[in-house]
Amino acid sequence: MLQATERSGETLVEMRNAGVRRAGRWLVRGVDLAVRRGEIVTLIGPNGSGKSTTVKTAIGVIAPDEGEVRRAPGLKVGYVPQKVTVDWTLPLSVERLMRLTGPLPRAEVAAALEAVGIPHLAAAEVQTLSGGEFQRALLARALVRKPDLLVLDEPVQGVDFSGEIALYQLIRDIRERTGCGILLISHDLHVVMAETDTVICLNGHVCCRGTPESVLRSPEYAQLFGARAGETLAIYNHHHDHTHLADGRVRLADGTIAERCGHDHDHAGERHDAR
Ligand SMILES: Nc1ncnc2c1ncn2[C@@H]1O[C@H](COP(=O)(O)OP(=O)(O)OP(=O)(O)O)[C@@H](O)[C@H]1O
Repeated sequence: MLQATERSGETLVEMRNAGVRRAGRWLVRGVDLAVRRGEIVTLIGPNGSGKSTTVKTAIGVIAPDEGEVRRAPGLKVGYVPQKVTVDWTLPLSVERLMRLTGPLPRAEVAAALEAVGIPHLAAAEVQTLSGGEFQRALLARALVRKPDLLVLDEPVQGVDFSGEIALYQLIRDIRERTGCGILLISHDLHVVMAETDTVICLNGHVCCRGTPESVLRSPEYAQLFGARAGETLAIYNHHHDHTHLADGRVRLADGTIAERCGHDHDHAGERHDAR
């Protein structure tokens, strides 16, 4: 991988006004997003709000139907998708899982497993892993090819609360050790908050964005989370006050129709709610 020190701050991927349209409807529209080397960007939003669509567009799995996506030349991406198809009837060791997409020296496999804290599980059958161990194995698999950009679609599935914290700390350690950029999807802002640089809230479009600190400092956050605010226990659930129509326009709270919602602003102080 390129030296983090030399290329620190380099923009790895940038989306400008990107939109994806399928079956006559915009899945996401007007998305502006950038991930720089050494930065952790977290996408949050309700189910079906376009988070996976956005990351797939960012890394080139999906082409945008409008707008632009630019990736740094020669960008290496490590992608852990939301769903992994494993044929559980076939024996598959962690080591083989790591090599499914191509040969790798044993030492590199071992180093990646060490980096995610499961060096002892190289020979273990994937079927026997716990939820947290499986997520770590997937992370090792993405890391082993030394990506510039690590993309993780809900990395804590099947992981309990303390395991979630450990995994997010691991993700931050990886960023610190390798200097890669990280684009993360999470439902768990309460846990990810301390580990992320920028939070982008999606609901078919970018509703708001900001540093986790700006969320913490916002009066709405204090009002809503009170005593829990100190524990950084918060869920970032918007009261979305407008509806996206199939043609890409929006119906505002007062019933009027607008071309865009105009909600993409740089403060995370919209109304948030506890789960
Ligand atoms: N190829 C497709 N054709 C039509 N609709 C699609 C297609 N892919 C995704 N969708 C729809 O687009 C919307 C956004 O999906 P996406 O998977 O990006 O959401 P998400 O925010 O990642 O959701 P979740 O939190 O549930 O994982 C959903 O309503 C989904 O059903």
